[in-house]
Parts: sequence; structure tokens; C-alpha cells
Amino acid sequence: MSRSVKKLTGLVAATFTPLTAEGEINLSVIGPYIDYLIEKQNIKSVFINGTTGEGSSLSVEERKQLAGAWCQYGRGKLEQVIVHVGCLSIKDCQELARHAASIGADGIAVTSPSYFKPINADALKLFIKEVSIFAPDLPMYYYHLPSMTGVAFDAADVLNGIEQVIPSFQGVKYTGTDLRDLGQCVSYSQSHNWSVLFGVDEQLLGALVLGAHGAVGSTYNYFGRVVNQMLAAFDDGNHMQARALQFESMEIITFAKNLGFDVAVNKQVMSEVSGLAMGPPRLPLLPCPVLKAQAIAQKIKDFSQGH
Ligand SMILES: CC(=O)N[C@@H]([C@@H](O)[C@H](O)[C@H](O)CO)[C@@H](O)CC(=O)C(=O)O
Repeated sequence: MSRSVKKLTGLVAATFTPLTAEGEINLSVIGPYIDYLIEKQNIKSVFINGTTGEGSSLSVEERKQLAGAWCQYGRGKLEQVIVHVGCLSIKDCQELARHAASIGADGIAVTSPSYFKPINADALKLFIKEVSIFAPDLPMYYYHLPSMTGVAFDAADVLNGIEQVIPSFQGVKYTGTDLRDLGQCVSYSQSHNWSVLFGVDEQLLGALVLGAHGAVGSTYNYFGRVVNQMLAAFDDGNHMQARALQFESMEIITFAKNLGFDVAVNKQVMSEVSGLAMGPPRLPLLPCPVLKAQAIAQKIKDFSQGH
């Protein structure tokens, strides 16, 4: 990798993909969405086309158009646009990686394929390497997501020695709850100056204690401003304050989970809280009843107003 790397830290919003009522991608929302994240949520970096963004339900062409719009409208406003390029076909991953490099993205991330699965960490490393060579100058992040991919070998095993095969490797987005494995990722990353970003929003404080450098998550879209206060309290050594804020976010997420909190519900919640028209989810996800989203959104608004 030739250019110097901006280390990815702090809160990163895993963005939703705006769709029209007819189910087509709605690029007109991206500009106002970026302004909303910066002005109302104090969020300056995004992770697009991931789980929250229904990336696996989008065509390669749609993913390219979205990545193009995020990079175009985010230029000079956002600090980092990370493009998730994970797909079942390595050819699609490679095409998306090459495209991300051509539009000036700041990094790419890849999940493990989840239909034909790698048989071990070495096979997954090889897969990530074969994607990375299509964007050799872009920081590459492994997106560890065992709950969705079913690929559950330790992320630390994937990181171990990966710098020898992928010079552009820069860290891991860890969406899992195994704190032993997470800690080992942080430990290994230290000597490489890589980033470990945590992806379970309701457990972020535990990950910060272990040394995570930031977080990528859906809830930072609508309460990132308050979670930034939690990060500041933690950095100041005010653990009581940090814990109180994490408890409040836990309570909201638990409330939402008890109502059935999938990406479709989450997307409608974002529309209710932000006023941006995120539109429906794409099948197989089903639209969320508005009253359910409004109940969750009200909790979020109360949380935000209280801070
Ligand atoms: C499985 C899942 O969707 N996890 C979310 C979390 O932000 C999650 O919505 C939150 O912790 C609430 O459970 C993120 O990690 C996903 C994410 O970063 C992405 O959209 O790629």
C-alpha cells in the first residue's frame, strides 16, 4: 500500500439504504442523510452497503451507485467512507473493490462468504487477499459477523499473519460477543497500528475497556451524539457516566428487541427519528408497522433530549 493511512477510530454509522416506495435505490436522500449525521449526530464516518444497508439484497450495480453517491456527496464533509464489498461470489467482491478504489473510497471491508463457506481461517484469508488485490491501495478490513455468515472461527486466527499476505490490511470490524477473541484481536492489532471496531452497540463499553478503537453500528445513525458522550466519558476516566449512558442505550435496544428489532424495524425507526425518507426494506424483509417504529423512536427521542 503506497499512500499513508488515516486510522479508523470513533463512531462510524452503519448506514441504511434509502429506497423509493417502489423499492428502487433513492440516491436523492444521501446528501441530506450525510448532513443529518454530521449536524445532528456528530458522526463523521460511514460504513455503507453492510448489514444495516441491506447490502446482500442489492445488485452489484446498485451497490456501485450507492458507493458513488456516498463518496461524491461526502467529499469534504465525511472523514471516511468505508464500502462493504462482501458478496457470495468473489468476482462480485473484486468488482466492487475495484470500483471503490476508482471513486475515492477510504477503505473496504469484506465478510466471509456464507453459502459455500471457507473451511478454515487460512481459506478465508486467501479469499480476503484475492479481493484486496483489486484495490491494493485501499485499507482492507475483515468484517467478522458470525451471527449472519455462520463462519465462526476466531477472528484472531484470521488476523494472525494476515499482514504477510495482505499489505493493505488495516483491521477488523468485530460484530460478535466473544470478548476473549475480541481481546486477542486488539492485542494482535497493537503492533500493526490496525483498527478494531466493535459492532454490538449495546455492549460497546465492554469492548472499549478491552481497547477497541471505535465502533460501527446502526444505532449511531440516530443516537450517535449521545454515544459520543459515552466515548468522551470513558476517555476522561469517568466510568460512572459512561456506564450510565451504556445502560440507557441497552435499555432502548432491549425494548426494541422485545418488539422484534430487525433491519426493517430499524430502518423505519431511522425514518421516524431523523425525518429522512428511508423507504421500505427490500424483500425478504417486510415493512415494519409504523406504530411499532414510533414506540421505539419515542424512546430514542427521550434519550437524546435527556442529554
Ligand atoms: C447484526 C447487526 O446488524 N448488527 C449491527 C448493530 O449495530 C446492531 O444493529 C445493534 O447492535 C443492535 O443490536 C451492526 O453491527 C451492523 C453493521 O455494522 C452493518 O450494518 O454492517
